[in-house]
Amino acid sequence: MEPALELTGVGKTFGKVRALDAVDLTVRAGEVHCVLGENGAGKSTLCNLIFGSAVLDEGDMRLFGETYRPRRPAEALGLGVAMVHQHFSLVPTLTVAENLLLAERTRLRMPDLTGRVAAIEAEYGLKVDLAAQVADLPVGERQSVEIVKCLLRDPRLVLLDEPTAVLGPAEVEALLATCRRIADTGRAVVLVTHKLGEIERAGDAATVLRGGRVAGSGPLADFTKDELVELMVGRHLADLDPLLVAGLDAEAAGEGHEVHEFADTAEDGPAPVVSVRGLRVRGAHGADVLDGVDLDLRPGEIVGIAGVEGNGQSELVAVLSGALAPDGGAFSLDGTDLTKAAPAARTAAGLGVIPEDRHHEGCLPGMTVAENLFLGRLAEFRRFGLLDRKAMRARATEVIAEHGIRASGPDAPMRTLSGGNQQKVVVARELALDPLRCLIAAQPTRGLDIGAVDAVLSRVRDAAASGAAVLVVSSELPELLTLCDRVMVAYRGRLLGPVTPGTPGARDAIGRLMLGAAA
Ligand SMILES: Nc1ncnc2c1ncn2[C@@H]1O[C@H](COP(=O)(O)OP(=O)(O)OP(=O)(O)O)[C@@H](O)[C@H]1O
Repeated sequence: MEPALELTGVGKTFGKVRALDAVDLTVRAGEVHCVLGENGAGKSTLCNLIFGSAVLDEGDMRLFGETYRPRRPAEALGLGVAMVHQHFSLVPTLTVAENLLLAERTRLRMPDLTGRVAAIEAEYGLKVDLAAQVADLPVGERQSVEIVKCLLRDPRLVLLDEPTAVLGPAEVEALLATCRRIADTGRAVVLVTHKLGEIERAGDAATVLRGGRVAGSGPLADFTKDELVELMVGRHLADLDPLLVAGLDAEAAGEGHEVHEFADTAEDGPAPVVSVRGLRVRGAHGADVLDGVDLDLRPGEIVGIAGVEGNGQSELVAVLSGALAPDGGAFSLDGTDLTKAAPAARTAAGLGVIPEDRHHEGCLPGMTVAENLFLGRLAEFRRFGLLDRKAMRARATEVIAEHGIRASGPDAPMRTLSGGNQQKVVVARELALDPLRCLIAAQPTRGLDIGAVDAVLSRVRDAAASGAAVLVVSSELPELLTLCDRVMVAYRGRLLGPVTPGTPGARDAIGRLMLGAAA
């Protein structure tokens, strides 16, 4: 197939950061070309240059043989390049139809829209409800709307920047199948992902970036999984958590996993650190999104919550972190009722929270990395009433190195960090809480490269080993099976289970509970 996109010697610098350096890339029509690389490797920057959201400093791009140098997305769209971003760009208060009609360069009217969307649904197996309000849609359906929006522009090249990060397993499968179908129509697809399993299932070719340079590129058949991991993060599969690696391609994750015994009843085991009783949250349409949740977390215990998105798990984290007031029930930590406590009081009580939405809740993008690392704990650096910025910077520099955070330094504004590196800052901050009595981690490894996932899993284990109670909410089943002592399943606002990882059929049992069946 002819080259759809050719990049030669492309470079991009932001201040002191060389984000891309001498990048050559060829993407052919009809192929799904995966772009891989560790956090901060330059993947999003590459997509942004191709989509015209950023302009390259040097090098050349050609699109279907023609010189290509978009200065803004509208130009890229006009030339047949469309992008599905890491974060949704839909207006939640509008309907799906309104969002699609608003989309730039589709120039559609309602009667035409219905026909075009029906044709796209038939061709790609995507389903969207034009009358639904976007705010009411689960993430998987929002993603479908984003892709329909992209296809309505009839693109020749489709860029997808980590589109699967927020999706559950079934939705990921559907998205990968859609990518395949798009490529099969002769279009070119660039897919950014961290997940090796996805690459194998959907990709034809891969380019690995490392520190802004191409570390390897070619047909996927030319690489083993181990070679890809080495090119991406400079480590071998054998050096990573074996259960995590098993979860990459086998159903075996969790088998052979050493589970700590925690007695089911409070009388037999250590007293719970966290006690949740009858938590209730009423949803917008009157139904309970949390329907009387009870949960105990004991010191040193790691409890997982699995479930299809939208079954109350996000609300549970929001209530425990103080972002949402419950309509009933109570939550206590070390015997202190925190149900109505402000977030600062929860932090002071030893509650660490890694929120699901790091952009809105986890960090302050306008502040520096150092300030974000010590958010809520700046008092530790006060000397005679003044903030000792030198001491704060020095400590931040140590944390940046310990956690492998890729930033130009402690004074770098948070918004200039890559998505995965912002997540590392949030994780580092919450794990450093002293005392850390309970850690609530929602999707803690979302957007992280495989090396960073491995590091976070071992840090969470260390926190539990030091006596913290840990609650992990994750859509990554292998991660839960690897990490947890027991896994509960959120279903229609209740917690079902528990399932003990390591026992035969644990994965199937969780799957059944996710559909609401009895364990
Ligand atoms: N606007 C900006 N200002 C300063 N530095 C930036 C800016 N945008 C990106 N960078 C830097 O460029 C480098 C590449 O970032 P990029 O977002 O492309 O990485 P990535 O491979 O997409 O990472 P991730 O997997 O974490 O999403 C990073 O070091 C990042 O901090």
